[in-house]
Amino acid sequence: AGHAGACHEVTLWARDAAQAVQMQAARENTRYLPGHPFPPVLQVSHEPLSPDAGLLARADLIIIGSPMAALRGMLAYLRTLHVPVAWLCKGFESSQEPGVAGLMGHEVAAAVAPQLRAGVLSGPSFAQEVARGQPTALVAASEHASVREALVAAFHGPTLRVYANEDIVGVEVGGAVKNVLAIATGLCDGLALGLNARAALVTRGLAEMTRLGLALGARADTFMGLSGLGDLVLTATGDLSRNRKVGQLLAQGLSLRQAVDSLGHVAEGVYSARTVVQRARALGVEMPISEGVVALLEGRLKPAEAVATLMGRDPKDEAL
Ligand SMILES: NC(=O)C1=CN([C@@H]2O[C@H](COP(=O)(O)OP(=O)(O)OC[C@H]3O[C@@H](n4cnc5c(N)ncnc54)[C@H](O)[C@@H]3O)[C@@H](O)[C@H]2O)C=CC1
Ligand SMILES: O=C(CO)COP(=O)(O)O
Repeated sequence: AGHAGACHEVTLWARDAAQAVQMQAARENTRYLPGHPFPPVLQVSHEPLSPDAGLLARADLIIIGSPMAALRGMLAYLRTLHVPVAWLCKGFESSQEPGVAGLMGHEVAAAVAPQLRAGVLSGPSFAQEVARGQPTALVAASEHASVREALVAAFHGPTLRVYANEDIVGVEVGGAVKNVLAIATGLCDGLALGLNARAALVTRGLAEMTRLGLALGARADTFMGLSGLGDLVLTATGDLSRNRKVGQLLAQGLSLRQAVDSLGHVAEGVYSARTVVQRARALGVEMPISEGVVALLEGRLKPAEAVATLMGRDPKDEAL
């Protein structure tokens, strides 16, 4: 993006040439975000990416809006760039190597593009509401002050408040784990277990998210912030959530494949859940709700059995 007066010049790059042509002609992303016409300054491109020329060489800020599974590949293209880069992905990469746990976005960046000044833009933000200009608050997290500042400068505006946070570990743990927990609350609501049960899941979910975050080096207060409590409440209770929808569909008796196929969009919790639990186990962190979601997704427990397993745990202190 470059700046044209108060307006940013933005180019939306798509890997799929046919879709890029279609979006440029329709002036709308009819496949993924229908009903939201592009502003006049937005251009669409599908040119081959090169760090030395064209789009990437002209950009002064790059935002990756892909699923987590595509982040590694996208960062590899960008590794020699000097401009700030941020991703919107919320998840843990699911590792292809047996026994090796997947990584968070900033860990992927450290592995494939260690020179990059990188960060994440996260927090409670259903895309449709952001596109409609409804009030939204986000968090820009990076260990680099220049990246946090670039994100605030680019995105903070009358309908979008962007807070800065140095704690990228906490912000990424929040963004990943809330998706797993939203599958749990979707299941809870799909089974009509009641509002008490949902509040219990959100609260105890926040406790397990925080435990994992602290063990990974995050700050506790990040989990009281937008990418912790904020995004958890939104995704666990908001019917625009695809992760919540997966839980609701599983409660109706659909298979995981049927549930995922019916969405037409990524539900990151499905791909992150096992990694979240693997990393928690490796650190000796208890995550019973996430464990239940994994057992459900892997078909080891039926929905009612997952609930009985959670409720049947021994009594314990509420404190972390
Ligand atoms: N939709 C939402 O409200 C929000 C989504 N996010 C996060 O943003 C990420 C993307 O989500 P959505 O855009 O909603 O998913 P989506 O499923 O609606 O769209 C995914 C987009 O990524 C593209 N894509 C898929 N594989 C790719 C690859 N290998 N390389 C490049 N592009 C690829 C697809 O063509 C499509 O344009 C996820 O991690 C999600 O958690 C974050 C905040 C809000
Ligand atoms: O991250 C989101 C809102 O902040 C979107 O959640 P879903 O991916 O569950 O739709």
